[in-house]
Amino acid sequence: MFRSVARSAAGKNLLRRGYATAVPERKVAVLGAAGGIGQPLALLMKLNPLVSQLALYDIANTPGVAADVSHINSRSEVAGYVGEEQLGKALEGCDVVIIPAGVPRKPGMTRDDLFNINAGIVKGLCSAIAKYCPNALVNMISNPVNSTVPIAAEVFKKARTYDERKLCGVTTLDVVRAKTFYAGKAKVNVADVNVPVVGGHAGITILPLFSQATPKANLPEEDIKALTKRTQDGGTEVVEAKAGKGSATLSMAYAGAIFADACLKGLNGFPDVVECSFVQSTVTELPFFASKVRLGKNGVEEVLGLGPLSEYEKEGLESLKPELKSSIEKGIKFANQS
Ligand SMILES: NC(=O)c1ccc[n+]([C@@H]2O[C@H](COP(=O)([O-])OP(=O)(O)OC[C@H]3O[C@@H](n4cnc5c(N)ncnc54)[C@H](O)[C@@H]3O)[C@@H](O)[C@H]2O)c1
Ligand SMILES: O=C(O)C[C@H](O)C(=O)O
Repeated sequence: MFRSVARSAAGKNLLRRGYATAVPERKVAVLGAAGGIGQPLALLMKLNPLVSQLALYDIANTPGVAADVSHINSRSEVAGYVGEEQLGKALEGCDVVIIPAGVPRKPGMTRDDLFNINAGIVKGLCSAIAKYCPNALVNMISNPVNSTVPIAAEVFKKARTYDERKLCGVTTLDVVRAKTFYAGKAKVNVADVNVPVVGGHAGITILPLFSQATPKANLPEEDIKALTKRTQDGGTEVVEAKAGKGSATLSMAYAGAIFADACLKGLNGFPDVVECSFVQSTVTELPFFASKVRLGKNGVEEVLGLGPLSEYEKEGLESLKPELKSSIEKGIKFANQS
């Protein structure tokens, strides 16, 4: 549904900022909107001019978050929804659904330790998505992403609504970290940096491809290894620094907002929107894999290949496969047995 906003104040603002003259109406929901990620993500999505309706859903505390965010001077109308009985209303008509619902890690835990709680949460939310907005593009943030994305796929398959182009695991934070760490080491402006990160979103399954990083810096092998390890351990670095008070929330909200913006741009027909994401894939023998994807009017229009890898990256790719395979299988099994 397109609405010409060119003559309105909001429309003039959009034109000044280089957006198209006709901006489609787009409804975005954040599920888990009152949480550590959900709140700053709600703020960032409220600031996004491509959003016309913002639905903030959680099992508690969303009325306050929604009232607060709704006073901000931007295009979207904001509504808060609380409790399962309001989930359907939150989801109806959604174009993009972002899911940061679930428990975060504490020091000493792996992302897989969150499986027992988060798998059930994600399964319930995805069943509701299948019912109320089966065509929405789902951005899965809840951990363990390597398992929650396969769970979502199985739920959608069972509901006969599965479209692999509409399900994305959000791995943008790995890219955000790789860029920052590379820029620091290479002494270049982070705004100019690009680093693809492939594989999955946990420990060694996170594989940054620094051999493809731009601008080229010809860093020595020890630096590349240290940067790779720091990117793989980036989440743990934050979990330990927060010392029991959760995991990355602000950088994740930033990363989630970048990915959701890319999805919206793709849906609206912007050309050449490419981000890394954990999606259904044939890039390797694994059924899900993170790599660069092209986002378009139907979601993931194209899953891009890995490009040339260094010997070190080739080894990393082989080493990550068993863990990633077992996390994917764990998700599929859970979705089908319960
Ligand atoms: N993909 C990534 O890169 C990435 C990065 C950081 C965190 N995470 C993950 O995101 C998740 C959320 O992290 P957080 O720090 O915001 O946690 P948090 O505990 O601060 O917030 C989670 C929110 O989810 C809500 N919630 C729980 N069950 C729900 C349900 N059934 N429906 C709707 N909402 C529900 C809670 O009420 C809470 O407000 C965790 O699983 C964390 O591991 C992923
Ligand atoms: O590390 C975590 O548990 C949260 C998230 O996956 C991250 O990478 O920050």
